[in-house]
Amino acid sequence: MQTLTPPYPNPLNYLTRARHSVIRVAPTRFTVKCGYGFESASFSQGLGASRADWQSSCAILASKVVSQREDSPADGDDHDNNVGDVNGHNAAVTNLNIVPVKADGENIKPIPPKPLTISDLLPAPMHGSQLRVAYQGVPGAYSEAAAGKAYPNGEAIPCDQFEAAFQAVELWIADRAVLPVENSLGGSIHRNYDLLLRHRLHIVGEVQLPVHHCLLALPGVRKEFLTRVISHPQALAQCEHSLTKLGLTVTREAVDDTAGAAEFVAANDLRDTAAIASARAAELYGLQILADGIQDDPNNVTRFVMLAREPIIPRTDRPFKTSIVFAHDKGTSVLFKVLSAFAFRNISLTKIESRPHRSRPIRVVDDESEGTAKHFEYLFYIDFEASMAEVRAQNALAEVQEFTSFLRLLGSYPIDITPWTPSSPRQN
Ligand SMILES: O=C(O)C(=O)C[C@]1(C(=O)O)C=C[C@@H](O)C=C1
Repeated sequence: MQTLTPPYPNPLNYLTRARHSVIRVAPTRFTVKCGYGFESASFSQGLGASRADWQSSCAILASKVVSQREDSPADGDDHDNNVGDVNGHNAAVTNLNIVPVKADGENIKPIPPKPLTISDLLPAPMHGSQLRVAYQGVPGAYSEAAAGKAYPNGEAIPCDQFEAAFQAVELWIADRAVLPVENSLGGSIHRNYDLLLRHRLHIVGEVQLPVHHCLLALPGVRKEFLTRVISHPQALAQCEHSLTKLGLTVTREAVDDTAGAAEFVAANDLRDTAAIASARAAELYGLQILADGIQDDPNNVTRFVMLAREPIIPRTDRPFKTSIVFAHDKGTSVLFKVLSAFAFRNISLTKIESRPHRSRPIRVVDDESEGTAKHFEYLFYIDFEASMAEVRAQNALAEVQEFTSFLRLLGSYPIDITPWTPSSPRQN
């Protein structure tokens, strides 16, 4: 497994990652190519001994990887021109008439493209029968549990950041990624919305995971000893009121993931610090549960999306959801018109999220009598309850396209309808 080693500003990153085989994100955003279809990674810092691992990973992957573009349509680029390589063929750039010429004018023998084989055309490889599923965090994280729910027979692959999980799939180190997008108490995980746009993966499913938080400390530590509680920012937000109700006068500190927080407390023998994490994390890192079920609401659910390199074929024999992102075009009442396209067809929206349009964040509107107004520009993410196999969904999107300067289908996938029971709070 490759290991990239950026310098970690937070010591927790370094400490926790040392113990696990965790995929790390490259320190700068990069395009990787080794051999055909692959550029060399741009490493600006902190590479050290892991460079050799990384290069050999590249070499192994070189014959398989579909090259990844760094920019997104939101960054002003048209990704539809980004045609990947298959067995050395690149539909966008291959010109069979060109005979390569050396600098001194002498012809070099052209390398004929290899014929496609059946295996080049198969969907994502199955390594044995196990799908490799990337998630953010370390063992014991809720994301690991979500990966297990989504792919019960999969092999969970920990990644230190969300971006590393995206890259792991793009570079064929993993076959799927399972990443959180929203929580019923904490709200949206904006980072993953932004990354969905910057990367070219497809949403192929969703899982909803009841999140049951515990307050964890070293054995023998009592609540009165605590001066600090550490956890993932979402977990801290989901337990805000409970922490106050427990009568704790503690500072809250955000770290990369809940299980990493538990591991940090254990690894550093911290007797004044508790972690908010799962009961499984307590077990894995040898901590005691000081309080159980400390989420502010028993119906605390996080929704995760399953990502793959290829989309799935939408169906109509079970409930489907479709996710899109768009930027509106010039004109008035554009958002209203877009939403009407769904309302007229009786299609329910389950989620709407807006994010800054980073390549065009401001629109300046000059009005002679009233002066110059600066309007913020947004990218809108919408989830709606219909499958792209349905004509009404296809028509709705055709209409939406008329009012938008950019529209991307992120995925059409089965809705998670598995039953679940809310957990009830209990304290030790
Ligand atoms: O830190 C973890 O355990 C995670 O899996 C991350 C995460 C999140 O990003 O929202 C997942 C579920 C919970 O909502 C809290 C944290």
